[in-house]
Amino acid sequence: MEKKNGPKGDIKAKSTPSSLSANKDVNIGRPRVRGVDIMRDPILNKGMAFTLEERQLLGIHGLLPPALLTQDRQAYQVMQNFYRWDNDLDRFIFLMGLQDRDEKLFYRTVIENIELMMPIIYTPTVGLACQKYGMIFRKPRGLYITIHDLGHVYDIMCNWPIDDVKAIVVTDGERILGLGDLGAYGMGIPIGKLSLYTACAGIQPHSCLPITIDVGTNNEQIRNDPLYIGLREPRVTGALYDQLIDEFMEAVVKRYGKNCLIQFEDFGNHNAFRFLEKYREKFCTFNDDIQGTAAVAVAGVITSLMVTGKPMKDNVFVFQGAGEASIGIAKLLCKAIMATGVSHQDALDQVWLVDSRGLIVKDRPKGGVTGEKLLFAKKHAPVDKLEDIVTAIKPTAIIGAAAVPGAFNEKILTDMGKINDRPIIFALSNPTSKAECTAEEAYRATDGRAVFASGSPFRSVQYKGKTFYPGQGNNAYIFPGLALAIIAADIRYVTEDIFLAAAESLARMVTKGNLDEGRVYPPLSDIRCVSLKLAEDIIAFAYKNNLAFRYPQPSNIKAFLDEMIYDTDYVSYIPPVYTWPETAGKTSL
Ligand SMILES: NC(=O)C1=CN([C@@H]2O[C@H](COP(=O)(O)OP(=O)(O)OC[C@H]3O[C@@H](n4cnc5c(N)ncnc54)[C@H](OP(=O)(O)O)[C@@H]3O)[C@@H](O)[C@H]2O)C=CC1
Ligand SMILES: CC(=O)C(=O)O
Ligand SMILES: [Mg+2]
Repeated sequence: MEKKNGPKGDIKAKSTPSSLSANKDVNIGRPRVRGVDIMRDPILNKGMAFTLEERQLLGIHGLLPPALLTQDRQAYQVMQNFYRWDNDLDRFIFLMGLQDRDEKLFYRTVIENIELMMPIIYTPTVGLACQKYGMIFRKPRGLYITIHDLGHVYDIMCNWPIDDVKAIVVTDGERILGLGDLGAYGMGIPIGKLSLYTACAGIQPHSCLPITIDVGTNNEQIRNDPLYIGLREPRVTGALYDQLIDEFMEAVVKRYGKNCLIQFEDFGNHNAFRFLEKYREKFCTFNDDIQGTAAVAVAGVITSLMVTGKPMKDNVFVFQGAGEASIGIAKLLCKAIMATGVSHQDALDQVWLVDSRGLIVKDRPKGGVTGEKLLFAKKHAPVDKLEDIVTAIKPTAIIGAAAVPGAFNEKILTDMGKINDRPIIFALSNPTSKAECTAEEAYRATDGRAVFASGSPFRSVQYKGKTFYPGQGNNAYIFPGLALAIIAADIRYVTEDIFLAAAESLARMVTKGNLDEGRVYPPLSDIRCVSLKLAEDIIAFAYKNNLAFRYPQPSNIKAFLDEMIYDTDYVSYIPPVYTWPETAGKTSL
């Protein structure tokens, strides 16, 4: 279906120039871009769907084959091509090509096939794409700011042709998924995350800006890659690095205002926590790996307990990993435990962390405990191996986020099955190659009793005549809806309470039917409805707690959001016809 005049909130005049060239003034029904330029502009392009009238009016008649192919037909063609490829990296390249060619068609097909395509444009395939970014690089997307641009960051931001950016996802490429330092190759992550802003939450794509901060890379293999797209230098750290990030934050505010959301993504551990503390009260920002992950995992714990039937206060959680994801989850989990009436100390006592040097205990001889980990250090004898830790602590839940593949070995999984009727096993590390265990391993070792979720998707598992549908415990269930809420309701300070509210909202959306199928999250195919409902709930929470600054407060939040979400229908470029009254122009002076 095609819109005559475009929906409200769709391509808007003036404020929505092409992503490719500045100051192209686009009016619905009468784009100022004409001729071949309109076909080359992914925001305006309609492929073969330009009508004869449009082709003549826009000066592109003859530049296209004569047939008119509606968006439906073109979507069908996309799917034919998608299935033709025999590997996911080629599918990734194909979809990126489509995004660069015809944005509306790209989002329409992704939205309609989200369960099929999310593993391509997001984890796990995006991880492989980042590792091979130089080879698959076709066309630049997003903004690159390097350490050598110190003092000029604002000027670079001004080179971005769009004036009404509302959200930025930024990485410095140091910890890309569980794949480590990929330098500028990490750009695939902000691009993928922002594609989900639109696909999952309907955020206007033109208002999203992916940014890579390139301060070099310590990954020698990448530095020596002849196709590497970034600085071939070791990472700059210390005062200069901090100065660049400070300058970047200020430049965002100067260019796009203090309400522009800045989502930190896949920074190294040592910087992620520092920046979150430094900026969280001064800028509109959150760290997805720490806070987004926390919300999705806590939601998963809440729903898992509906299956295990164990009250929150009776659970014991062991984390494999004590980094951004684990500490983020552990802290929010304590908040969730405290919400059930438990004291802070008792909540902390329920949570045990394991890092690369073993169980986190006070006075650990094998390397002390510092920073964020200290809060969780227990008075307990040191234990090195996860197997022994599970035997000693007897957790009800093990949560993996250390990017150590296979860390949940058969013994650990079997022991979890012996300790618990329904053991909770979350293998959250990404991409799939880094998962602590597979879904099948978890179900088999526990005789189908595991309550399982993973960071990257696993296919359904058949076991003893039952089909299990493992849930995807990925922050993708949180950040798109959260970002929509922040943008729509003008939330400026993203508090921890907002993340707990997000977790509770997501948990409420899980049905008994989902749980019966082995899911602790709603099916991925529902992620768009889930993200919109999540945004609605967060906005309601934010107004109630004086955290939303958009006035007047919308009386119907759902309707308010519906008005602003991205519409993938092509718009008509034929200006609406209107007539003057009979008498017009006839009045004599
Ligand atoms: N599902 C999801 O939504 C998300 C998943 N993740 C995934 O989680 C993983 C970790 O990310 P993140 O927390 O940000 O990374 P960090 O680098 O911040 O933390 C990694 C942690 O793992 C620990 N570790 C490393 N080796 C071992 C080992 N052999 N045994 C026990 N612990 C070990 C490290 O220990 P030490 O402190 O001693 O160095 C560190 O505490 C990644 O794979 C990432 O993709 C991240 C965010 C979201
Ligand atoms: C999902 C995600 O943000 C990560 O693995 O880093
Ligand atoms: Mg991440």
